[in-house]
Amino acid sequence: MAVVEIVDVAVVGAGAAGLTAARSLSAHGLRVVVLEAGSKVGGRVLADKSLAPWPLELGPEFLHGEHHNALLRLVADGIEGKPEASLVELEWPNYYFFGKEGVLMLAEEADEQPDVALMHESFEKLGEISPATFSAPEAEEEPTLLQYFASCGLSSRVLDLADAIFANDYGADMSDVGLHEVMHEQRHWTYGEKYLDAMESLGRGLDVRTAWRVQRIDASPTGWGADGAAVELSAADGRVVRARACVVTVPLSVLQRGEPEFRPPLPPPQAGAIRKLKMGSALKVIVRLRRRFWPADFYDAVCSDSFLPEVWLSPAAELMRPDAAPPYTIVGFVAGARAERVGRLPHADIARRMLAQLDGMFGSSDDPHPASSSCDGFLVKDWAAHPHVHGAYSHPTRGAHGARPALGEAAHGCVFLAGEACHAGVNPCIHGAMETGEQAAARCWSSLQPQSRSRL
Ligand SMILES: Cc1cc2nc3c(=O)[nH]c(=O)nc-3n(C[C@H](O)[C@H](O)[C@H](O)COP(=O)(O)OP(=O)(O)OC[C@H]3O[C@@H](n4cnc5c(N)ncnc54)[C@H](O)[C@@H]3O)c2cc1C
Repeated sequence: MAVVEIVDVAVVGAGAAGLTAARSLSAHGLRVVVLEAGSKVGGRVLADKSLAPWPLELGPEFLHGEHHNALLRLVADGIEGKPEASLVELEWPNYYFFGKEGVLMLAEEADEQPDVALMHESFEKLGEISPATFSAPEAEEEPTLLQYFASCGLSSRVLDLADAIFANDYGADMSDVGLHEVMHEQRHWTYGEKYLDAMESLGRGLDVRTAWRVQRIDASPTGWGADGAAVELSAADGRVVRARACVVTVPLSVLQRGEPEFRPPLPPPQAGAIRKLKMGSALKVIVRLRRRFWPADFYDAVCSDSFLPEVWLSPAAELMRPDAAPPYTIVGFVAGARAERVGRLPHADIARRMLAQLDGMFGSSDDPHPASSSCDGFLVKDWAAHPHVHGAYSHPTRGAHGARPALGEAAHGCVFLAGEACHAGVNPCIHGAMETGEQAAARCWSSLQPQSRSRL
């Protein structure tokens, strides 16, 4: 016989969205439990502590967006044990590497070249163009970012650079990025870059159960017994939690795999949004180096026609200091379909090819293989292989405009979905995920008020 635990609200997933929702609901005095399939809080915020003397971020590293940023507020309030030095603001991109030409160039110099300038102007214009300029968002003919750039007359030389800068950051290829969601986002977000990890602070004091993978959620119109519970969450091993409502924050790719199973199934708007929206993959490779061989002002390069579209020093601020002692760590990042192809290679080959790329970028006739000759360790994090995430983040999707708010609607009056893919502003960021957690918590709280549910 299964042991049944009864709470006010069960939150599924202990990432940014789930922890935010749980904090907010706990602040109302509700009994909240967070059920997390993995072994720790943070979800996609994940650090490795084995390769270097400092933690290396395997997921997010940058804080995007300075306005109304819940994460920035959390950081400003102070995170225990987090050195202030890691909160630095850096212009991005810093360098470009034109792979075909074998040229490494400061971004501010390259940006003055007419074709690179046209690329930036065309992207910036996207925030000003009326969506009506293009075909209906629902239509299969919705233009992709690649088609838009080609229509702006971008040279083939900068098309791959645009792919490395914009699409790789979105977590997809340009041919897979829908224009309407990009335009929508351009009108809603501004960007800044800062480094952080605040999830442990967010989870402090909450009742989080790790290794608790929710397999099924039953929503009952009449409730179970006298305890007022309207949802029942079950694990494969027979554990059961009943709650008056639940907030589900598992990644889009997990929902797409049918996990958890919803009984009755989610209503058509949500089921449709889950089908429509896309989540791409991403892969990071981090190499540990015994010496410096890059210019003193280098911290990042966007690389066209190269194995990895972007490489950066991490943690940049610390490693850029003239007195920084070895080791040094450089991250390579690839997303979208390219990440899937890279992910099929043996990890040692991935590291070898990244080192060859760094040799091409920074080598000289005196020192042709600076990276290959000074590497003494590496790691690869392939997000497609993460057992509870199965991908990186959702990306602006062709024909999916409007699907995100639909995904965040309430289902059956007691199931509330949140998580980065629900954010109408599109950006798949930590603070976007936090905002969806806040919204879901507000809806959940209001549904629990006596006037909303007379039977409770
Ligand atoms: C490589 C990479 C780089 C990124 N870079 C940035 C960046 O620089 N800046 C930025 O702001 N964002 C970045 N992001 C995106 C950011 O990490 C996400 O938008 C955000 O962390 C998502 O939070 P979430 O709460 O929606 O989902 P998650 O963090 O994925 O949380 C969902 C949780 O649900 C759990 N779960 C899954 N299935 C179940 C189940 N059946 N039962 C119980 N629990 C379950 C998962 O284990 C997970 O902990 C990056 C992401 C990746 C992968």
